[in-house]
Amino acid sequence: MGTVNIPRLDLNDFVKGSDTLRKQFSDAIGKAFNETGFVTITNHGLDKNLIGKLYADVKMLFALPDSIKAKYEIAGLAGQRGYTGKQKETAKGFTAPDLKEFWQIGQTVTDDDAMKSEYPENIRVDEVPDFNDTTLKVYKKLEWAGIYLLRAISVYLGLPENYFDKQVHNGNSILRTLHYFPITDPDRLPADAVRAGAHEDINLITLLIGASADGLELLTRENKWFPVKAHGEDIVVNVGDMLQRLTNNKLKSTTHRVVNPPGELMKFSRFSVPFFLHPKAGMDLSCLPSCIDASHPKQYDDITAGAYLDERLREIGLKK
Ligand SMILES: O=C(O)CCC(=O)C(=O)O
Ligand SMILES: [Fe+2]
Repeated sequence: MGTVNIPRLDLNDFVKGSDTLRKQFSDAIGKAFNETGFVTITNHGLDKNLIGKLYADVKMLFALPDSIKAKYEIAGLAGQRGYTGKQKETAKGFTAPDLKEFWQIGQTVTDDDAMKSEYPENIRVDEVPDFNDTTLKVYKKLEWAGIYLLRAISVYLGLPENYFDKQVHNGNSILRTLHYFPITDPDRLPADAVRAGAHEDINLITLLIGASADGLELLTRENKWFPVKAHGEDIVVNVGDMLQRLTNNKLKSTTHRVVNPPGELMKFSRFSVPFFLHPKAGMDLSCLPSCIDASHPKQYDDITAGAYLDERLREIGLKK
């Protein structure tokens, strides 16, 4: 197993630290995103109680009978709001769908931004009323943390610190609550059926709550799988394909997966909550001129975030 250094960084260093601490934070996140695409973050703004409440509500939601959950799976939304049932998403290149079910929450525009009319309404769960409020709180906190992380990355890239702010404010981010359900007869699974097949995230960056549970692995440059572990309440942050594309591969969107636990452990659920930070659909993802030179020729065609998302949702079977 190759070893990988996933640095643990304190977001407070960047949010309220001295110039020296802020610079150290930017350098460290930039270096990690250039090398392995992953960091873990402490002091991210979500307290233990909120995370505890989130998991309690998420567990209640997925404990509902499939027949109730099915009424929240709404055609035409490509899984971007509400429920997506078991084995509906298939990682690119896999034949068996992932062993998971999930619920997605999108942007809530609270000012008079015209973006309001662009987004479908979130779907409210009647049976677990707290779920709606808890996930909105978590969404806003992770969006806040994400904006600071992107500011630190902007500094690393030599861009104005607020380069991403306007694109992320009222952007198309998604909070996904995930349940990897128990499998009672693991021997009968199709050979390539896993909790989450090897993939790269589509968005700018992902902030993941719950990576303290075993299973998440990243693919090293030596093509070896390496387990990602986070301390207690820390969140894991990784680069997605949109940021990789914008930076012409300077920042790496690292392949990752969630493996099945051995034998009997497959009978237990696993829960996790990634927040996929997306910009507004109109954001130009053309490679930054500062990331192109003779030894780094331009790798990607120009595209907007919206067009790119559409292409990727079709690939994974969520959009028809
Ligand atoms: O469940 C996890 O730990 C990771 C999930 C993930 O990679 C994803 O949903 O994109
Ligand atoms: Fe992922």
